[in-house]
Amino acid sequence: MVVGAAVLNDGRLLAARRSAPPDLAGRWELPGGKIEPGETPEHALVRELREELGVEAEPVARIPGEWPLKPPYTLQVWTARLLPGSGDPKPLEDHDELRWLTPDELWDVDWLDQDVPAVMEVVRHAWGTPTPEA
Ligand SMILES: Nc1nc2c([nH]c(=O)n2[C@H]2C[C@H](O)[C@@H](COP(=O)(O)OP(=O)(O)OP(=O)(O)O)O2)c(=O)[nH]1
Repeated sequence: MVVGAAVLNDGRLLAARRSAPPDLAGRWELPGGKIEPGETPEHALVRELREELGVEAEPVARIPGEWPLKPPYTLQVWTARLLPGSGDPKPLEDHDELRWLTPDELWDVDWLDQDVPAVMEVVRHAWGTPTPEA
């Protein structure tokens, strides 16, 4: 299982552009990663955000649903927020660019195909607005 974090701050969603592997590089995703044996999804989310972005964050709520990735993986998504005192996210590993997207900008980035339905659910649950173009 892969956990994706919909990090929300000030009405914006954090998107990250992958730098590897080649077939995914240049596409945008929710930061996160594979859950390790013995780990809860929430713990994996906190660990991955610390490793990949250098931030201290906490999970807020699970977005209902599960999206198929390359077998055997599936993607589950939690909303998350930065803790007080956390630094700003930086693309430390796996990513070469980050963007905080307003609802208007959400579809300006080239999300991984498999992330599009997940991002649509994030929008529905976190912002409660329809997604015009998806
Ligand atoms: N983190 C993340 N991975 C995604 C998303 N969508 C998607 O297809 N993936 C894929 C990319 C990778 O093949 C896999 C997650 O692996 P990863 O490389 O981010 O995780 P990791 O740090 O635990 O990986 P590893 O290097 O330890 O194998 O899921 C997404 O929104 N977020």
